[in-house]
Amino acid sequence: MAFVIAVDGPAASGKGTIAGRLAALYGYPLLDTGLLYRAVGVGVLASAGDLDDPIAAQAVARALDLSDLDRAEVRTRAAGEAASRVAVHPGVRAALFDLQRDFTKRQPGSVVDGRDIGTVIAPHAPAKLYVTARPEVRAERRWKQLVGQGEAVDFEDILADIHKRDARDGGRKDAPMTQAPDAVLLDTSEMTIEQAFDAARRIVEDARARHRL
Ligand SMILES: Nc1ncnc2c1ncn2[C@@H]1O[C@H](COP(=O)(O)OP(=O)(O)OP(=O)(O)O)[C@@H](O)[C@H]1O
Ligand SMILES: Nc1ccn([C@@H]2O[C@H](COP(=O)(O)O)[C@@H](O)[C@H]2O)c(=O)n1
Repeated sequence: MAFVIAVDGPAASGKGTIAGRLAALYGYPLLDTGLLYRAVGVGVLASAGDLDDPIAAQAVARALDLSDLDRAEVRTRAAGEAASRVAVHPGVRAALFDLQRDFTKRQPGSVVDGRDIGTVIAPHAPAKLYVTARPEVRAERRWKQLVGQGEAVDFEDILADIHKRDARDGGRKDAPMTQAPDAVLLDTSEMTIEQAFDAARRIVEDARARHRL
């Protein structure tokens, strides 16, 4: 069995940072599935389409060019909002499913981060983390990140984005953001990046020992 490390959680909780470090530690390939939805959202906007139109969004998802994931545009605030809107469409999720599922078959293992990895994409993953932090802490982290990328953004607007995104991602019918019953909760609100990574590493080591891997 491939040793899939599934890392889920809300926006700006630090799951991508943790996932990247785990991938480097174990030498596993990493898939940031949020980038897939971001690229679809950016693609719909670029074609002057409607983010709430399931047919338009599904067409973009089916034709997704993976080189788009490297563009700086997909890491903007607008891309995050667009991603969350196209992610509610079941046709978009279906179009992105095989790529993600196939990734989890890589041997000897992989690290995949997103919202539905432990529940839908890799429900049998031997190691599952649900990384979270208080909304104010996440907003602060995201605000600093966007300012660092050169975006002129207001903290209160980012906090409002975080609340809106939590509600939309957690409330959608198809593959809502939720902690898998067998995922370990990691609240990083009071942790530095080092502390959060260390806690995550211990969770994964426990899972490796349990699965004798
Ligand atoms: N424990 C931490 N303490 C302080 N800053 C952190 C911590 N973890 C992550 N960060 C910073 O917060 C920002 C968001 O982190 P990251 O991209 O890992 O979150 P994410 O959950 O993957 O977000 P998204 O859902 O948007 O992909 C980054 O700038 C990162 O460096
Ligand atoms: N597995 C996933 C991953 C992401 N989404 C949606 O994409 C948005 C952007 O994701 P980030 O991780 O880059 O913030 C996110 O808000 C979700 O709406 C998803 O549905 N499933």
